[in-house]
Amino acid sequence: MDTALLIDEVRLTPILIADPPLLNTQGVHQPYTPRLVVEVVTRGGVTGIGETYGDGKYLELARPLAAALPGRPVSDVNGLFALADEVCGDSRAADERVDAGGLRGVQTADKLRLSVVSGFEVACLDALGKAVGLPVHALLGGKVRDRVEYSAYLFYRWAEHPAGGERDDWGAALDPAGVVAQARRFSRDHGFSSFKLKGGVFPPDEEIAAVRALAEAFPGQPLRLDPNGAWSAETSLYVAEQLKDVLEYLEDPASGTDAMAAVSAGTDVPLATNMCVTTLAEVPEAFARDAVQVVLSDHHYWGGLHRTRELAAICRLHGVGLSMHSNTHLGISLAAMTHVAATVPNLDYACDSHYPWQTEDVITTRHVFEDGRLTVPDAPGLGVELDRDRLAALHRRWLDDDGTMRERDDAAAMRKAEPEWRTPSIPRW
Ligand SMILES: O=C([O-])C(=O)C[C@H](O)[C@@H](O)C(=O)[O-]
Ligand SMILES: [Mg+2]
Repeated sequence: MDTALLIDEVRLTPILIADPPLLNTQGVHQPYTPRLVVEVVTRGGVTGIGETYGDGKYLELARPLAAALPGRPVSDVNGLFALADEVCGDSRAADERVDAGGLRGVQTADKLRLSVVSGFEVACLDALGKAVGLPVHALLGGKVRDRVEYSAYLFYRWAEHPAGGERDDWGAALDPAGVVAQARRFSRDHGFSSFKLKGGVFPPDEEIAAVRALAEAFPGQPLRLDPNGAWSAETSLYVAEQLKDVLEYLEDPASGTDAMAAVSAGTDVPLATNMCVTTLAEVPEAFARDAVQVVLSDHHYWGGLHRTRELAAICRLHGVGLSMHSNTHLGISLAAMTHVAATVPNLDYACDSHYPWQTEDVITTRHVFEDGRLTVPDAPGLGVELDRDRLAALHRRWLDDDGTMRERDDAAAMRKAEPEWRTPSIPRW
């Protein structure tokens, strides 16, 4: 073993990044949201970077893993899982419920640990790639496409946060005209040609009207609607019937395998998910019952880039489509998504990305979408560089926070505008 490839040091930097007032069925995004930047430094002096969720329960698991890594080869990414099992222990915060954000499916101790491991896996792959002079996609077996397509991620939103936060010039989008105006700007600025609307915010007929308005504005272009499981099976079937001629897929209309299977049995509109199938344990039943036709992988909670490729193989075997889910994320995670997406032959749909909503980043050069696509980097590692000044500034914001922003809580953010707001029970409609 080349000792230059041994890990010398691991740095964890929690940060808070600005997030606009985007609405979902749970509430609204906070003005700032936590992320964690992982740096892995080798004895040879190469630094690799990764990114994952930054709430306290993730940090709690990341710290012992970071402490256990020095002395291990940066190339041993498969060993990260056993190491995490050994040193992280069970997270007290994890249980089998839908998570606090309520948007990402079950929250098991395993899934939490995998989300942490993913940040380290990406950092190790970045360091390894830089050390041997290969892009991450080459370490994953090589790219099968030069560009990766993303879709516009449309949100109902307010013009500004009710209390504090950064301002932007998007204005409010609370009706079909507002949604179409947002889509036009996404299309003009980034060239996106497929559109996903985050639903579950307004009564279904209003959201049906918004999707209809999109279909009129962008005839024939792929459209998706995602209420994060907020509807009953009956409501889901009603929406599917109303929009069957324009939807590419309906994403998590209802919550849980039973309800999704019932919806799937009653419509030809494909159902996609980043809530019903988010762990390997959920795959057999959901696939056997044909509850979902498209899985939105997320390399964070599936445990990194190699595990994403394993999920892709499982989907390929079962004839289930594959796309990618996104949460509020920065350029490191977008680079990681792009590398793994480039290597997956059966990536059947444009991937989600929140990136255009994120005005702050920790990389020196922002990613630029052209025709809704990112060119797959061929530079060593991820092909992005850390901007240490920005990282320090965003970490300073995290340090200065009194604790309210360090845990993402969309319902708490909503209470700033509606003090009586409680996380709606599901099904909401
Ligand atoms: O279902 C999804 O696509 C997501 O979970 C993405 C995000 O969490 C989105 O819902 C949000 O940030 O409000
Ligand atoms: Mg979703």
